[in-house]
Parts: sequence; structure tokens; C-alpha cells
Amino acid sequence: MKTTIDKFHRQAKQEGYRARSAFKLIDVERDFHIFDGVHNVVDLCAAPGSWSQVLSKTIKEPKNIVSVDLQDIAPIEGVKLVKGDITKGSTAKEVMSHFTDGKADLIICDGAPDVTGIHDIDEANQWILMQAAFSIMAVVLKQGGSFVAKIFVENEYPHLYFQFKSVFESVTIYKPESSRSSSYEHFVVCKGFNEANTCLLEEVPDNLEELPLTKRVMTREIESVPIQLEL
Ligand SMILES: C[S@@+](CC[C@H](N)C(=O)[O-])C[C@H]1O[C@@H](n2cnc3c(N)ncnc32)[C@H](O)[C@@H]1O
Repeated sequence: MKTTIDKFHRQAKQEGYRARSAFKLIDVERDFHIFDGVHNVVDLCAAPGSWSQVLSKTIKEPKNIVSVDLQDIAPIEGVKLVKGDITKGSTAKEVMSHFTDGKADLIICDGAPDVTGIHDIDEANQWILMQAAFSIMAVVLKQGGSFVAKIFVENEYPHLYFQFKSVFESVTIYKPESSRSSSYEHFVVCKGFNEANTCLLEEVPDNLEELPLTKRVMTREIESVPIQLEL
């Protein structure tokens, strides 16, 4: 396992990426072709910026890449930087202000909250972050678009699959080769967004945390929904 960690870390340095996470997005692209025909992208929770570096190198002109994080991100060629909290509706509105002629083709989110060390709290915080990304996706993604988000809460995968499958043609829960096998992290890779039934930007409250969590609305029957795991 150490060899694998070293390999991606070393490769990131050699190729000028700010973090080894770059290879997780490269793995997703290799296996799902999420960049095909894509020009407008939102990278949520983007600092220090290795996913945005991959986008900057790979997405073809004319491109519009908007990257958001609570923390500052050092400039990346061709990338617009937004400093903001993705749990705030005002951030969704600011992201949209960068798309003057339409919406995004692709939204990606590698969000990870500050770790408290208390497992249940850490899981709940990651879930809230992923749900915030889903809310932004629902107003910013265009019909037919794709969405990729990091997930941690294994017990919630069936709920999550049901939630995403209601608005996407295909949903896969995926473990990239470059993701440490010791980490619980997976990525939900969704393609073919159907924007019918999603809300309008004007309906988004400034604080998304005021909305009830989808997790609490789900019932146990939903746990029988089959999920596609690619481990
Ligand atoms: C694993 S890092 C992302 C790495 C990035 N994909 C890359 O390749 O460089 C997780 C990021 O989530 C950000 N984050 C956590 N909570 C956030 C929030 N509420 N709004 C925006 N960003 C958040 C953190 O600041 C951190 O930079």
C-alpha cells in the first residue's frame, strides 16, 4: 500500500499538481468520460486546487471554470476563483453569476469538513457538505449534465443512490484506483441530469442549512434499492 501512496504523491510532484487528489479526478475521467463535450465546470471545495489544475489542462476552449472554497486558492490559468461556503445559497448565486450564457455542464465536489476526531460528527458533517453540493447542483447544472461528489457515509449509500437516481440517468458509487484503500471515501458519479422537478435559483434561501436534511426524510424501505458498487 505504501508503494501506491508514494507513487501518486511522487507523480503529483513531477507533474506539478498541488495534491495527489488530482489523480482521483483523472481516474474518474478515464472510467466515465465526464469531460466529453464539456466547457462549463464548477469545482466545489477546490483548495488547494489540484482538480482545478486538471480541469485547466484538459477542458477545451471556450471554457468557463469556476472553483469555490472556504480557503484561498492560488491562481490557476483560466480558472475563476470564488471564496465561499457551499452551505450558503448566496454561494450558488455567486457561482451562477459567472455563467452569463447558461449553466454548468459538469459539477464536481471533493468536499471534506474539518475533522473533529469524533466519528459520528465527522460523518454527519461530510453528509451535510455533500447535500449542500447536491443543492447547488440542482440549480446550477444544465439538462443532461454530470455531477461527481466525494462521499463517506457508507450506511447512507442506498439513500444516496435513491436520491441521485431520481434526477440522473446513471449513478455509480466508485472507488478510484488512486484513492487510499484505507480511506472510506468513495465518489458518486452521476450522468444525464434531468432538471425537471428541481427548483429555480430565486427559490434558494441564503442559508441552505435552514432546509430540512433529505437524509431525515428517507424511509427504511429505500434501503432495498440495489446499488452499483465498483470497488
Ligand atoms: C480534500 S480538500 C479538496 C482538494 C481539492 N479537490 C484538490 O484537488 O486540491 C477539501 C476542501 O473542502 C473545503 N471545504 C470544507 N467545507 C467547505 C464549505 N462549507 N464550503 C467550501 N469549501 C469547503 C476545505 O476548505 C478543503 O479545501
